[in-house]
Amino acid sequence: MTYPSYQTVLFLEDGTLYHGWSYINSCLSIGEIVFNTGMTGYQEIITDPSYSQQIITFTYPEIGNTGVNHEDNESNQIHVKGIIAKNISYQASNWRKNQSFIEYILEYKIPHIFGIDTRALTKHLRKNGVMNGCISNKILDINHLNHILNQSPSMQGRNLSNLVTTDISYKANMMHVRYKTYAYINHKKHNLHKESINIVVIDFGVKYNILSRLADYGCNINVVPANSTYSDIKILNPDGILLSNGPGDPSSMINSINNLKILIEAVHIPIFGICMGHQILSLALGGKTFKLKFGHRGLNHPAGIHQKAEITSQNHGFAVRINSSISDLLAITHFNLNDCTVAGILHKNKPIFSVQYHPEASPGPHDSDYLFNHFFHLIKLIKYK
Ligand SMILES: NC(=O)CC[C@H](N)C(=O)O
Repeated sequence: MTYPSYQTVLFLEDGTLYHGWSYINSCLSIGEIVFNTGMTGYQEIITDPSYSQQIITFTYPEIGNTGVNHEDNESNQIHVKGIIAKNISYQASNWRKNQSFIEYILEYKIPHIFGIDTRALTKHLRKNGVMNGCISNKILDINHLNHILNQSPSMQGRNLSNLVTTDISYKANMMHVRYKTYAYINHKKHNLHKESINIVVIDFGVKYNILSRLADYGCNINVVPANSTYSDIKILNPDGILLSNGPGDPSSMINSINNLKILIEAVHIPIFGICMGHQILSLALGGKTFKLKFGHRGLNHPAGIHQKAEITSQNHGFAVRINSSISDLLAITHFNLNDCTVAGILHKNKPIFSVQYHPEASPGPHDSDYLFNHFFHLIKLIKYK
């Protein structure tokens, strides 16, 4: 099967221009150009709400070769603003595939450009920092694109969770929780308790696989909007609270941070933060966040402390800076071993902990899955004490 392709440009905010092709015509898409170094996981990446308003450069030279299936989406829609690839495979070869990646791109009209030297582009972003850019074959005039980019907002200061969080609270069910036909994850079903355990997930842009991992522990899961207050959460009678991943700048989420401050004071149950959840938690406890030069996005980031490391899946552009004034309250449990930024924290007096990376993996390694076990262990200790 062959598809017509159209000459397309990738134009960056700093004036850098790349030429490539696209299978869709009349396209103009603007976003923050970031890179992901994973060799796999493109389906999960493009449906992960944390990538909202970003255009993803895949450094692995060919994507699409395992097609797309019905089980690996991380939400019910495409969240990326575009895809940059060296090559997009025509052929999809995998027993789980339902369609080829090109068919999927055409069906959902996902902006993309291929034929790009993605490793050179990645070096450019590493050297100069991530920046806004656009994929276009609708407008090819560079001055015009420059004008459009000058007016596009930067990621810093943007509250994007408000765009992707749930409008109303809901109970996670089969639609959100994936029971995979392919048992490559050797996750056991954990029947921890006779009585059921209630988990409230504060949804800053939650990935389905976080809900799946919680569901494997046999708990009731209530997902609530990002700006839920203490009283919204209290009526759900939680035994534990999970703060989810999500897009945008954590420091812009003033309401969520203030609500969390009140919640932390009021409840004495375990709280577990993942990625954006980790950042919001740190801000609520008095920490600060800052924008990384080019972020951490990939499947093999080492994180650890005291000569113990785990290989982690990561996707974030901001990170936590623990200021000395709160070091009495928080302990650092993990560092990113590539650049020594904070990758995990633990509250010294309360059952509260969080990580900057993705213990739910998907895509990625399962080294960090023990954190879910730890969360439920704390819940059991407190609930049945
Ligand atoms: N995956 C996430 O939760 C990302 C958190 C935040 N948006 C960041 O880029 O740092």
